[in-house]
Amino acid sequence: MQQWLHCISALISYRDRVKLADFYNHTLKNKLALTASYVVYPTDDGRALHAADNKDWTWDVSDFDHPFSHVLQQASLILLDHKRLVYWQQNKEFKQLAELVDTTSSLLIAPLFNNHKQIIAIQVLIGKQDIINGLLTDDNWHEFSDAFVAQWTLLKDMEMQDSHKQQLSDSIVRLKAQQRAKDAWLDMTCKLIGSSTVMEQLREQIAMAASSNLAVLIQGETGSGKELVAKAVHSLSSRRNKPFVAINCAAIPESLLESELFGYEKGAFTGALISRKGLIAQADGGSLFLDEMGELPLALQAKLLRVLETYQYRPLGSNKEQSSNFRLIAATHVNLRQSVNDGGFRQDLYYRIYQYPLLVPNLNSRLIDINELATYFIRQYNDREQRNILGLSPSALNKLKSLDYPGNVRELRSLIEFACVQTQCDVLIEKSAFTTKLPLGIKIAVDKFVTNGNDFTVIDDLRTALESYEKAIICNRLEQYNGDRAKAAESLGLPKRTLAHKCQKLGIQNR
Ligand SMILES: Nc1ncnc2c1ncn2[C@@H]1O[C@H](COP(=O)(O)OP(=O)(O)OP(=O)(O)O)[C@@H](O)[C@H]1O
Repeated sequence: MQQWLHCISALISYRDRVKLADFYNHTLKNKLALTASYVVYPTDDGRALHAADNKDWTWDVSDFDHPFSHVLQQASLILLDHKRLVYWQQNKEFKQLAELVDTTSSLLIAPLFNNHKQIIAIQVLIGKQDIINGLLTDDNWHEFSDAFVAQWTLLKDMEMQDSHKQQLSDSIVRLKAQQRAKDAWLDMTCKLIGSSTVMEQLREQIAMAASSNLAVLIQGETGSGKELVAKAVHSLSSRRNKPFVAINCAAIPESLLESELFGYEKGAFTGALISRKGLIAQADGGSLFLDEMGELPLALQAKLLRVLETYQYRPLGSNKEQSSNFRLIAATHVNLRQSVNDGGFRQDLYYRIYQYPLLVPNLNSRLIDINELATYFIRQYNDREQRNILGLSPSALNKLKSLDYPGNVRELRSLIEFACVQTQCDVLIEKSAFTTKLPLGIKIAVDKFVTNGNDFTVIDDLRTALESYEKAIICNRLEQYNGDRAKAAESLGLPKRTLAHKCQKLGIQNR
């Protein structure tokens, strides 16, 4: 008895059902000098029975060509000797079991009941006939199998609780992910304004692009909202919690662009006093947004292509390859295919970034969105300037709808902001507030030196005065060419890149 108690206390220390069954079977086999001992238990769906330590043995509970189904149905044990086993030869797996029974042995199949008289498993014992017969009245065996059933049931309950907890936490994770996706979608609809069909379609395309890891190429006219679209792709993607790193390829001199992108080691060039991480490294795990991609110099195009193929790069002055897992989002207002034909853009890079193209519609093709956009910009103006402009009068809205917008949404925005400045609080914006279009927005950017009719006595800072003068000239020229930078640059004898750089430096928004 003492020995059995020892086995029972060992048995209740098991936390894994398969190992528990293994220990139980081994103990019975050794202590009772049996040929074999198995525990057969139902699968989770209750349709089949498994042998705990032989995954190949499976019995369908609805088949009655093996004795287990009968034991389950009758809820009573079956004792089979060698002779009676000849009736159970049809089932392949059971036949393998039966082959262990010789002429002097018996096979006992006994249901194991829990406290609620439910069968939780079936005990299969093979041994010499006298031993098997003696077992039926052996209290030690009964107590040991009761302890096994209690422990088995406990572990099964714990597994079910764990599995319920897991299901619950999985569904919480799923719900949170769904909520985040909904929030990101809502955020996009709040920032990327427009209910026209083309904008609705664009939003759907953005969501699809975001769900993939493909490089995205955003094409559209200047000021049409390409950067907003790029941010939306990032925010809707699984990379949303990682950095969104943006650079305008046209606004940075060619000599600086490479070090900005790739970073550099201390001493890589004169002035590199410390090592600096490039934008490619900063975008690791997130998105790298290359605005005005069409302006990327050819030499850098080749280097970028290599990075996009391997996601490996080497900072300037370093001999070590580094890697960055970023998603490329590129934008351009130029026709890149045409640039490829003209030799200004590498064809291989074009196809590498043209994986998921998104076309942002120009404002002239969706005048229906003007009211919504105007209301949005007025609300932003009111919040920013603590004013209360009530909205647009019907005639003002009609006027806005009749205009042409080469500068797209950016142009509309300047126009609205200009009209807001001209309008009193608590009234609607009238048509007269838009006396002229772009020029007004630009003129207010010119500072006091210019508006004071070149009165040199007002100058108290030469650098600022020169910047103002430069700004006035550029704004004026942009106005003359309806925001077309290429024409403005040509007329001023400047490369387009230099003009872009100056606009960036002087804070000139209109393009
Ligand atoms: N659909 C829109 N809803 C709200 N604001 C918009 C929308 N489209 C553009 N804007 C606003 O217009 C301005 C220009 O947008 P954005 O910078 O995204 O344009 P872009 O196409 O990237 O311009 P560029 O070609 O000059 O780089 C921004 O102030 C932006 O917030």
